[in-house]
Amino acid sequence: VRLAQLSPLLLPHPLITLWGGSLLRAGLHLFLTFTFPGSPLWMSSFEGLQSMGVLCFHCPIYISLLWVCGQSILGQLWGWHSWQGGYCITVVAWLYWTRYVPSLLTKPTKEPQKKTGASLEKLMGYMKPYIIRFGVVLSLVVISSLGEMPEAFTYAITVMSDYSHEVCAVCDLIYNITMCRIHTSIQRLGFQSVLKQEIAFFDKAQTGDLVSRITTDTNNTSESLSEKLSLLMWYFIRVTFHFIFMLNLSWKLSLFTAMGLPIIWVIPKISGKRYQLGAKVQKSLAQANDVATETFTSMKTVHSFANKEGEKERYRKRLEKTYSLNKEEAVAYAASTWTNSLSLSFNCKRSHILYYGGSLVTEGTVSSGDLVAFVLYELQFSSAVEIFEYVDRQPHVPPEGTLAPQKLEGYVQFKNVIFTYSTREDTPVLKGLSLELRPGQITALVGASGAGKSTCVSLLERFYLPQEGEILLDGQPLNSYKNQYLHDQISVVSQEPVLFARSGKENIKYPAYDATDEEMYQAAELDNAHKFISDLPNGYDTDAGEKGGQVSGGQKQHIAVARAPIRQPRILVLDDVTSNLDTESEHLVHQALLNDSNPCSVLLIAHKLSTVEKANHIVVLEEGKKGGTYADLVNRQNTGFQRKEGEELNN
Ligand SMILES: Nc1ncnc2c1ncn2[C@@H]1O[C@H](COP(=O)(O)OP(=O)(O)OP(=O)(O)O)[C@@H](O)[C@H]1O
Repeated sequence: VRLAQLSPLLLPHPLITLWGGSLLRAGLHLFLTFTFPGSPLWMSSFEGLQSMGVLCFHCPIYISLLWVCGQSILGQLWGWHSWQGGYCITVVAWLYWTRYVPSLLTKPTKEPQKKTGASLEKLMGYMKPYIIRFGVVLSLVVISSLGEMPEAFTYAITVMSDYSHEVCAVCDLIYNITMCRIHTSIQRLGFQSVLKQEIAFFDKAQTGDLVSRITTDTNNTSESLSEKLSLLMWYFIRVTFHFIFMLNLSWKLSLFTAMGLPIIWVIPKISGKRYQLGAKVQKSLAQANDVATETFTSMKTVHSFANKEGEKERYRKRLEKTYSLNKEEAVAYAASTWTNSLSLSFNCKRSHILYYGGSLVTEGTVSSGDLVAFVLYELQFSSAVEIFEYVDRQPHVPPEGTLAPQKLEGYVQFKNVIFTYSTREDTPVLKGLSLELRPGQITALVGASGAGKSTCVSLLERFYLPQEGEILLDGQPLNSYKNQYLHDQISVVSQEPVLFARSGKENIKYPAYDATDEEMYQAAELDNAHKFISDLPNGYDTDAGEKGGQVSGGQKQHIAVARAPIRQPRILVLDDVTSNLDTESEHLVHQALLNDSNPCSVLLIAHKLSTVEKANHIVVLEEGKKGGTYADLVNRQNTGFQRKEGEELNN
């Protein structure tokens, strides 16, 4: 009745009335917002004004669109203002727009977007080798989607739809296995990228962080990639088909659906299928993580033995195991979905077909919502960005040298070396140090704690580069030697020996696994380790525990010492090796390492007089450069000690 009464007035200019009304309403709202003292503060904020805009103009825009398309708009004009329809939809739209639109409009996220795009590009690069598989999957999706179309009433497609579950299962299988493969390669890439960084990088980085980047983050990235990609494929194909079908049915309905996308966006939070990894997969993944953690926490040892390749290989093997378990999981998953869908389909097929026509619109719109959510909102591969930060990072190491002479004397010269750690730029450690290591002779390096003795060893191992001065090996700059060659020639037994969670045998041979057992026994016997290793429960096969935690400090030192001669180095560095050993063991170790049978250059860092007296030369390190004589140092230390004692007595 109301419509009939009012229509003669409004009909001639319905759009003007509509827009006029909306503008009036907006004006009134604005007026009240800014003048009425009781109006809530949020109403005058950006979000408040935006909400008001949506409330006032959503309806006129929709109706104008219909009008542009030459449709009758009278029904909508009035229908919209009824309580049952229009306002409810507008409220949902308002909720949606206030929640999502401000962030879409106002976020100046140029920089991260660029990064995300680049990372996505790289991720896509990893998928390239599998393009044929993806092509097959896509075709299968097309087939199975066709099977679900209403045209399936026609005979040919009904037959196809009968097989659509099998098609789905095959599709799932190929897809999941491919994604597992991609996951494995991303993880491997992450690991290799961290491994290639220079030692100074590890001084700053947190081990836990590194490990979680290459494990959890790669996991999240590939899971997210897998999920989004499957959503994209399924929904893109399905939505296209549904939309074509809907357009056929009614283009008006389609337009309304398209306009409803933002509203529907709020409703479904389709998280995609969550693939539950079985206990086995978890375990094997944890084992792979262990290799990564262990390698990263023992980076100096790995570098020192130039065994990056060995570690890469070990990690690759663990990942292969995870991959094959993942494959089994994928097969099981595909099989279970197939059987589930089969049993379901027996019960539901009839009702499903009948129901389909009725629920088409709803189903279509939900799918469209997912698609939009995918394309516009969910493409946030933030963890991928982090992984690719490592991949892209260029390690700060000079290009590798080329020298690898057949015969090396082992003559080392430090010439006016100045060095500061990059983490403590205001505290120089070496301030113009010069020293020599002569072939066949023992040079002792002594000095107070923190004087920079171990730093000299790190420089000799090329972990860091001096800022000034140079280090020569047989007259050639250290940098001109090949990395592997250099580390084969230098054996370092460090202050804190690091053992791997492997057997005693593997630890002694590390990384020269091709050394014979005979050579290993000889090396162990030389430093008196053979007896205690043989007495262990499984002899040389006994696990040393994480970081050698299952053997004593002294035993650990013995095993580490036995490692040194096995490679027959030209330069042997003993960094306070005997501090953990009793006098007898110390004697044996020195006998083992400092005998004449292997006339290499020896750098001996020690505190005890009994050790230092074996040296041919003694270099005293004081405040980062060569200090006075050893006798002065001993005298000073003794005086200091006596004075302290005296003071205590006086007290
Ligand atoms: N990775 C690092 N980053 C920053 N500073 C370091 C690093 N390693 C050592 N330093 C610092 O450099 C100085 C020299 O350390 P270094 O380990 O060479 O001493 P040292 O003479 O071997 O001592 P000690 O006899 O106790 O082993 C110390 O002040 C130490 O704190």
